[in-house]
Amino acid sequence: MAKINFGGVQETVITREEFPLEKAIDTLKYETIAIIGYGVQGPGQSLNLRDNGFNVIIGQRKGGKSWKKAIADGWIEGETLFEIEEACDNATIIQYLLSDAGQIDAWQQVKKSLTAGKTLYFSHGFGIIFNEQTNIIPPADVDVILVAPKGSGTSLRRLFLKGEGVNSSIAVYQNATGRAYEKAIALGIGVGSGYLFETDFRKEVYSDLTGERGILMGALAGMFEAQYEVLRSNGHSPSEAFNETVEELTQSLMPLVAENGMDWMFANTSVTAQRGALDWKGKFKQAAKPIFEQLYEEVASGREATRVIIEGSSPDYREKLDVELAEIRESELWKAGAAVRKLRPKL
Ligand SMILES: NC(=O)c1ccc[n+]([C@@H]2O[C@H](COP(=O)([O-])OP(=O)(O)OC[C@H]3O[C@@H](n4cnc5c(N)ncnc54)[C@H](O)[C@@H]3O)[C@@H](O)[C@H]2O)c1
Ligand SMILES: CC(C)(O)[C@@H](O)C(=O)O
Ligand SMILES: [Mg+2]
Ligand SMILES: [Mg+2]
Repeated sequence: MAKINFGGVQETVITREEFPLEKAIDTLKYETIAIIGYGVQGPGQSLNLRDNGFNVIIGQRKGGKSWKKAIADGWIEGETLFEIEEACDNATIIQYLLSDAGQIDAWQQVKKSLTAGKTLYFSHGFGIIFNEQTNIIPPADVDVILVAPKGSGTSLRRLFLKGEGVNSSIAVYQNATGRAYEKAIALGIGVGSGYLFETDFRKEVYSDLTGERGILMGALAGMFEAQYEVLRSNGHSPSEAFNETVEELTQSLMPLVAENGMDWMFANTSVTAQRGALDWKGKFKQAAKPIFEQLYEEVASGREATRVIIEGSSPDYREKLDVELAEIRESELWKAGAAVRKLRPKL
């Protein structure tokens, strides 16, 4: 496996050159893979696996939106689409892709079919690491592995269709057969990952929960609102406030960061912008770091997991979520965003 130097620290990365798709298919040629849950990761991972030539079936609660989506995506009831229990019985590898709270509810159904030598696969360390709260304790004679794409299931599918990929973290929690590691790599390649980064279940879940609550989603959304509101309260128009807060970030500056790093983006802005940004960066870091420390502590203590489980298992969770998302969508900031998005020049 490749040893790559990340800013002075050597880490192991598995590349598609070392473990090509043909080797992944050969590794899993006797396996039936059941994707349990057809929400966001389920479609991305299962469709990529199917297109890559693996033997895949779906297990999903019958009748709802996800079931209908599976049928629309070409899965056939009774052949490749089953209720959760039947799919688990038919499979040798169970990819447990229900929502993290849903995994608690369905665990007894899944556990029943985990006979010796089967593989239980997660895309997040949540159920296992917080097992004092989830009660997800797999039998000792099954392999327990993780492939966690570091991106949305939607991006996993979109990039796969473009011939690109998302990078994934991989880990082994239990190696009952002696083949858990190679199965994790083969599935990582099979679901359409680019490079595979080694981690363990605990590190994956702590970093993932911190990242999505922090800079990837929570902090970002909060910072957008804070700056937008200050600009608006000082008399700037919605379009000006939105352009200066979101549009320029996503369309112009972040692509430069993605391409060649922060200093490259700075190097492509004015001296005025550079000077001001470098001076203000320290103040923002000072203000934000204690919040990130508090966030990490909430994650590591398990309290964040408790909140997710309680909220996520409430019967009206989806309705309440829809209300919260509608509030964001209907806010002036994001209505301005919808109008600005229509004005992206395509020359
Ligand atoms: N969403 C992502 O892009 C993403 C990215 C990386 C990792 N993950 C991880 O992948 C896993 C799946 O996440 P997701 O976002 O795709 O899930 P999701 O929230 O979209 O839910 C998936 C499915 O779970 C089913 N479900 C929910 N509660 C259930 C219950 N009580 N009984 C039976 N079925 C139930 C729903 O029908 C839905 O189709 C999680 O562990 C998550 O942390 C997700
Ligand atoms: C896509 C994310 C945010 O990276 C994932 O962690 C999730 O939970 O959906
Ligand atoms: Mg996550
Ligand atoms: Mg994530």
